[in-house]
Amino acid sequence: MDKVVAFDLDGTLVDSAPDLHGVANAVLAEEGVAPISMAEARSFIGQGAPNFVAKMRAARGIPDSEQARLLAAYLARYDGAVARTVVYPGVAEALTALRAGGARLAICTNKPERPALSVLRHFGLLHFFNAVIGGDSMNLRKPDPAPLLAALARAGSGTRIFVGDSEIDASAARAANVPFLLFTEGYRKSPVADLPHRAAFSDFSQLPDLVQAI
Ligand SMILES: O=C(O)COP(=O)(O)O
Ligand SMILES: [Mg+2]
Repeated sequence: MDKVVAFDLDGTLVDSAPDLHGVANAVLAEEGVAPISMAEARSFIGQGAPNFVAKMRAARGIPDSEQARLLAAYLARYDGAVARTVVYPGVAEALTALRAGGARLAICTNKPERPALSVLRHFGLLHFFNAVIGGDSMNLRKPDPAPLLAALARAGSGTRIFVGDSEIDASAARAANVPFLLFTEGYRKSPVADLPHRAAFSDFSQLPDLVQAI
């Protein structure tokens, strides 16, 4: 098939918002601050852990001076927080079909690398991927195109594709000049039509044919 396909992680392969919500609220409880809602947690995901913590603080009026301390507390609880995360239906089957067709696969997530590897290992998905780039693997993260280009280059050579769920992913793909396949069931904030994309899909059974068509 000669394809190299990079995937976003949170909101694309896994629905991790319930665990990130839990981690955030454990940190806030330690501060004696009211919890955030699940909708808030979902809306804070996608630009990496430091941005999540900054938005969480802003939502509860915690000053910037507390950022480093709360980020450390958040990261300490993050790795291994997988109990409430679920893999979206059909993901393993789609990855199996893509690999069977000769595609090489990569992860390009803004999630820190350690918890990204942990969650992939926990769900038995890590073996599908030839490269994993996390939000702290380089000194740049999406929407900068550099991590996406690095993930694709590390995975191999061939026709490049990026699969993701968010505005950030669409921007990174556009900046990298890589066709973008939009999974519509993740943490996107804008209508599908507002995100530049080659094709959109709501069910992973659709993905192998969409990749084939590029
Ligand atoms: O913001 C994060 O931590 C992760 O987000 P991503 O996997 O959707 O890039
Ligand atoms: Mg995402």
